[in-house]
Amino acid sequence: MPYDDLLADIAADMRTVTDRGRVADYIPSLGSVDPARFGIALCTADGSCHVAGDADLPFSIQSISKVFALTLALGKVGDALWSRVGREPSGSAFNSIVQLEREEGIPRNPFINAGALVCTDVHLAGHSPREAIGEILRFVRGLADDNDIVVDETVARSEQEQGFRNAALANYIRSFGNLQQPVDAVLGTYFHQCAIAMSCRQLALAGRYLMLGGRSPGAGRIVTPQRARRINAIMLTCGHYDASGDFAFRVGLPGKSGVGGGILAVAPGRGSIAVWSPGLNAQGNSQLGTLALERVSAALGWSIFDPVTA
Ligand SMILES: NC(=O)CC[C@H](N)C(=O)O
Repeated sequence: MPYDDLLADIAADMRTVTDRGRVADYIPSLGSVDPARFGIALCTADGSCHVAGDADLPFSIQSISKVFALTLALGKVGDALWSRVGREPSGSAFNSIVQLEREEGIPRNPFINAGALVCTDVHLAGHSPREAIGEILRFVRGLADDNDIVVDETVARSEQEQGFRNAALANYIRSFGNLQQPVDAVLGTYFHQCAIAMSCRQLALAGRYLMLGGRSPGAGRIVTPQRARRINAIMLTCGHYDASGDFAFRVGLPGKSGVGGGILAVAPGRGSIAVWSPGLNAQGNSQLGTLALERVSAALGWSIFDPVTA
């Protein structure tokens, strides 16, 4: 089936689903997003891009930014990053603190909040928060070939006002010596990266380097093939927190979710797919987004656990 028809079919079906999950409401600007929204975009390896539904409406990418922050942190310190953050699934909620005490301030992986704060700390070294935020914004703009991507300052401010749990995580990690920059600077940068607003189209374009062995069609070589493979591996095992196993079971693709309701999924060598539907399941991942990706990967035979076809 042609991609456009497949996406249009899925978007039409998603419109009729009544159990859409719960929109994140820990800050008003997320809580007020219409749960009826649904968008999907798919960029293929041969350079075409297909969309359906609200694919051009920007939303808060939230934890999907952790993929870009990890890429930048690895670019800065390389594999030395792995002495400060692990690469095992946590089996815990995205904002959990429990493992940090037993594991002496080394977060389980870069895709839970604790691990992302360490990546932000690495990325921040030698920069002011403003410069670091500018760098991540330039990075995603280059990947998506789109200079209109911005930080939603209202979301960033509310994250800061309500960021007690993240402040606790950052201070706790700092107490083990695993943050080197001032805690407030790390938090400010982290809140701004979470508050980047992107559409499904922009996100699918930005994710192309992960399906193309580290090379972005617009921005050139971003990471080596080995690093792209490893980032994909961590997305598969850790990208959906304590639902990462379920996502691998149902969708079978590396993916990273955010509480804004977005998911970026990567079919290596085949496609970069972004979906958005603001209602979340119990683990804080987009309910319809997961369902839609399940449909895409089944229809196209793109699960990485499918037999390789020509
Ligand atoms: N899962 C998420 O998207 C979490 C991001 C959110 N800004 C937080 O730090 O709590």
